[in-house]
Amino acid sequence: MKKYLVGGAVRDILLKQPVTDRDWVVVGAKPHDLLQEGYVQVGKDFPVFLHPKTKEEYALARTERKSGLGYTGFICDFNENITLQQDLERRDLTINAIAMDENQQLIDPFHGVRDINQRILRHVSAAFTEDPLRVLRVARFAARFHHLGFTIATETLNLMQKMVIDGEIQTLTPERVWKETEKALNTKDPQIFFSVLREIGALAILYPEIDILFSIPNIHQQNLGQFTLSALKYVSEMTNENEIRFATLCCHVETINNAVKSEHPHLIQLEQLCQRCKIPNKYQKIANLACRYCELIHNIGNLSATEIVTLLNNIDVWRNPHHLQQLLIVCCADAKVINHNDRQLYQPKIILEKAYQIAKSVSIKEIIAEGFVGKDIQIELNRRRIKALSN
Ligand SMILES: Nc1ccn([C@@H]2O[C@H](COP(=O)(O)OP(=O)(O)OP(=O)(O)O)[C@@H](O)[C@H]2O)c(=O)n1
Repeated sequence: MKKYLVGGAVRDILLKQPVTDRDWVVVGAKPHDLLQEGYVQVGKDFPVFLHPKTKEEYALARTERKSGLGYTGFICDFNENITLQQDLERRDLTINAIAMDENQQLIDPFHGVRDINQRILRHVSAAFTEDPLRVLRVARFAARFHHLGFTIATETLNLMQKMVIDGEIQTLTPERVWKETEKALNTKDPQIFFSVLREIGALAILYPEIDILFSIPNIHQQNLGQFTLSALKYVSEMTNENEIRFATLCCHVETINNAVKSEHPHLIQLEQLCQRCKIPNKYQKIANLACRYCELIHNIGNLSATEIVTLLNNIDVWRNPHHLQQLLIVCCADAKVINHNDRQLYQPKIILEKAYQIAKSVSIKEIIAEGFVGKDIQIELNRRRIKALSN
């Protein structure tokens, strides 16, 4: 039996990036051999074992063959004659298909080291198409390693495009799509993930509400889609919080409904996107606020004291002060695109933060002490906040 370090760990060592988890492949062994060494079996579809001490994952070398459309139908073979090369061949990208033995020697039959040096994301073999999730994985790696200079090989991009045309992408569950999206949002350049998806036609299928933005003209950039991706780039330089990044991505999805917008627009596009993709609530909250109030905040200078208090109430800043900060980061990123990233301060942030402090200083205790009860407390609180802001 031989054990090799494989996948992301080897890639990240070669890229001098932090290694998060270490996956191992075991060649020339049966499940029984690992159980005897004290490993604990965890995999259901194929045998994966946890090391008794490190708890790192050890998988028997295997081949996979697809047996139907989509991700589900896979036939795995993990008999002890499967070679390391066969195991590496079933993997997605050459940079993820390098193995390292116990003497730190690299086994690299698909030239992953060359592709690491040339900064290329290239698929290993035609078997790439057997797993549609790989389309999203490659887009995510393009985002994650963009700052290192990585691009996707033309032949891989063509294959990804073909998988989209063949309808493979529709077979992915919303949960898997969102998991990859969430990871992509967390990279240094999440805008690259979405621009790759757009380039291969996958954005129109997975996130049509975002895709349509590319056909809406915009005065600040050629279209609203490009505007949104620029804002996403800026916001990622400003915060690591995924919720804020997602809100920036969604900030303009309601633009198409602008004509019918009232003070409380029904966020049709956003709701549709969030429901279909099963987006967690914590993401929806700030995205909702961004869709509703970003434009209003840009124009805060023209609002009356009453309108500002209503805005603060609608943001629910009294119970969730961090919502205001999160929303202001989205607005700042948006304004950066409008101002072509020049370094001027975003005035609405200063105005709104000051207004919040003034309104907050109105004492609710005093109102209660003066005998106001029930609904009248809120009415009086609003009146005093408006008065304080009018001064
Ligand atoms: N759809 C997939 C998922 C995984 N892999 C292979 O399994 C390895 C481990 O997968 P995973 O842990 O999901 O990703 P990593 O490449 O380790 O990257 P990360 O740092 O994001 O965990 C990958 O390197 C790749 O060789 C694959 O070929 N196809």
